Amino acid sequence: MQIVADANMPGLAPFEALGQVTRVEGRTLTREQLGDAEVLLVRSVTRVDEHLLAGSRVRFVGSATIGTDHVDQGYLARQDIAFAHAPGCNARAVAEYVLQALLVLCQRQQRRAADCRVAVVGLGNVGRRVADWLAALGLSVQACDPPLAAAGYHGPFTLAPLESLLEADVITLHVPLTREGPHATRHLLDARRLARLTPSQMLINTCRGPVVDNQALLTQLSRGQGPATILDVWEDEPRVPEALLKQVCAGSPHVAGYSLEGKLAGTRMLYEAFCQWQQRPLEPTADDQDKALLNQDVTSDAQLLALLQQAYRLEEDTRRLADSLAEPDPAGAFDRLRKHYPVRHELHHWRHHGQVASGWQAIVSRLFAS
Ligand SMILES: NC(=O)c1ccc[n+]([C@@H]2O[C@H](COP(=O)([O-])OP(=O)(O)OC[C@H]3O[C@@H](n4cnc5c(N)ncnc54)[C@H](O)[C@@H]3O)[C@@H](O)[C@H]2O)c1
Ligand SMILES: O=C(O)[C@H](O)[C@H](O)COP(=O)(O)O
Repeated sequence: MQIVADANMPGLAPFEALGQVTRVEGRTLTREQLGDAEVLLVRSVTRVDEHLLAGSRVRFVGSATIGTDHVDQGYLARQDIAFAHAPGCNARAVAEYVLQALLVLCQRQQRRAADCRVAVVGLGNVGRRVADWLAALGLSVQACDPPLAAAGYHGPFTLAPLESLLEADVITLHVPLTREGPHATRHLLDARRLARLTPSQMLINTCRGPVVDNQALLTQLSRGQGPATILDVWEDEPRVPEALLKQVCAGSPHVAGYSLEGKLAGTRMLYEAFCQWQQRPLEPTADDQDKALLNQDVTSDAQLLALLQQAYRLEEDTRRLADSLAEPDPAGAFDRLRKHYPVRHELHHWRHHGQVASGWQAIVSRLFAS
């Protein structure tokens, strides 16, 4: 069996046992490169549609990502091509990123995180975890998720319309990118809604760039009127506007979910879906190894931030992204940053050691839970 896979995808060994795996650059993948492949494994940078697949022999497409906006699922269904993705695979990595982003913003504004009201927009795999963690840290959490509300939500968070949440101290976005339908999310934060936000508020976007009107955000921030902002995703990736990067408190090259655990889980979920589709038995995963200790007392927000930064430093991604904009081909540099991303572990890779004060026990136990 011929399998074509994105080069930026670890954990392909089980697929290598099934057939010949050819690694390709996902963003520039062409129909010709597919050759006679029957299985295509992608990440979010590959547009999977009729243009790529027409006339190919591909029967199974897997995307090792949470988001699916790069895949024309209607076309796949019409062609009877099986599709799988990886819901929730890197939700924990994104939640760790959001927690760090929030603590960085609070530090700048000299506020206690627990005094903030947060609006979680999109209460799916990522948003639920973010909401749960921030509530554990003592923040007052409200959420906005009209599709969930329509389906009948009975969870622990109060759901409210977005308009009524725009006064929250922190707004964190966790919706899929959708361009049509009653709950379309493209420019969910448009110029009108952004104009209601003030510098005392904080905005974190880790979902998809076009969910925020980047030009309107830049206009707001350039006038000194916008919220303190951290962006992991950009409207026109792999291009990042230098002017916008200069205005935000931190910015990264779409790597909020880039933990090793998250990436491996994504590939594993595709392998499991493929085996189910082929009605094959699964190869078991490797056993867990002993966990090393991570030493850090947590008796303040600053120490919680220090704990998170032992695993990952957002400021380093911001610096690397800023440096990449000075390169002759910044868009290529954006992709290279992602392809050669340093190994980053989620906190539960370690065991925690240190004193934890009562206000931080609930969040620390969640961060290290298996
Ligand atoms: N930056 C990264 O590395 C990274 C990593 C993982 C996921 N993501 C992005 O984050 C998105 C969310 O991830 P998830 O795992 O929580 O997805 P999910 O599908 O589990 O949940 C998305 C939630 O958003 C809700 N929603 C849809 N339209 C909405 C609207 N107009 N307003 C409010 N809520 C709405 C849905 O009902 C759903 O509950 C993904 O679609 C992906 O694009 C980015
Ligand atoms: O939707 C997701 O899971 C993430 O946005 C995605 O994983 C980002 O990484 P990429 O697929 O572009 O490598």
